[in-house]
Amino acid sequence: MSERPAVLGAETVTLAYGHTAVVHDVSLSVGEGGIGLIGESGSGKTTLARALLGLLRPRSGTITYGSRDLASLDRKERARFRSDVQPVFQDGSEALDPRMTVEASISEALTTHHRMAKADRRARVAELLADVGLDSALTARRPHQMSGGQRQRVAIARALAVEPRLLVLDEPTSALDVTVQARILDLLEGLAAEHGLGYLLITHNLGVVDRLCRTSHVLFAGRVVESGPTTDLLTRPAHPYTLALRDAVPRLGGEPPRPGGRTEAKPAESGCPFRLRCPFAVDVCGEEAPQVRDVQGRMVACHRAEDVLAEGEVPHAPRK
Ligand SMILES: Nc1ncnc2c1ncn2[C@@H]1O[C@H](COP(=O)(O)OP(=O)(O)OP(=O)(O)O)[C@@H](O)[C@H]1O
Repeated sequence: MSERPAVLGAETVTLAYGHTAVVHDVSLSVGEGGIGLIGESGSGKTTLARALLGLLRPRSGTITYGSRDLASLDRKERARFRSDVQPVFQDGSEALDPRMTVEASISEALTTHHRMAKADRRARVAELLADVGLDSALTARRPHQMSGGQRQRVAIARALAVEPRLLVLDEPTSALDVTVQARILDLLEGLAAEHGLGYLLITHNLGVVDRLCRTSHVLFAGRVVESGPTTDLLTRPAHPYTLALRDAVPRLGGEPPRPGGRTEAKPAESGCPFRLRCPFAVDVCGEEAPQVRDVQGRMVACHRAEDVLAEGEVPHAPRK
């Protein structure tokens, strides 16, 4: 496996549970800095994250790490991949064994990946806790004896213990209250810069990626409908779903939005999947699935991308 750059990629990946495909033909790559993946609940974000972590095999397409297909790594390379690419999930408790103290939990990561001597481990645990802004007095606590924010900090310290190169952050703050969310995001931003980490930040909140990711992908019903510089997606969306997401940006801590017209409507099975919720939908949207194309610096799958761009701040009530 090559040393640099550490690039994790999905190439035209389709993912399924049984016979049901839930992610379709997705391509993206995560290297230096932050990449955002945005979409509402059920759009396939976690499924894609699991595939990128090597926990779910694509039905078709390839997950790559460096120049290698993840599926072709031998045992040693796989072990290396597992320490290079670390997940941080929504609720820190998922990463932490409820029976283990903070010290034991972080030490375990250190032993598994670095075979560190006991005395060195103690010192390293204290360093890692300081890195994530936690007092070393917490080392004897178990997960249920801490707040959600503290648990998430411990989970981040545990992920950092193995000196990863990339993080997959799946809604890392959505289980936390507002002020704690902001602090954890600041922490992640600082740590990523300090350690030169690349990361994929998965969220339903466009406001969150705006702070941490230069480039973002918008997922709807398992398909990337728009990709480009995050600032462009926010200031001039080219897909009606991005526009609706932008206008529904929840405050930190808010409920995940289901923006875009009749939000109860399921993705359409023919033509454009978003058309039943789309205020821009016209006949062609029911007849042909839009292909991804380059429109003014972003990739977008919408027959009416130029109109969406031109109209800018269009209200998203259906026009018909
Ligand atoms: N283990 C599973 N077996 C079958 N279907 C699943 C499984 N996990 C998820 N799904 C389905 O796959 C689709 C995508 O789910 P996924 O959890 O990836 O979405 P998500 O965007 O991460 O949503 P959320 O933000 O609510 O976590 C959903 O329709 C979901 O019901």
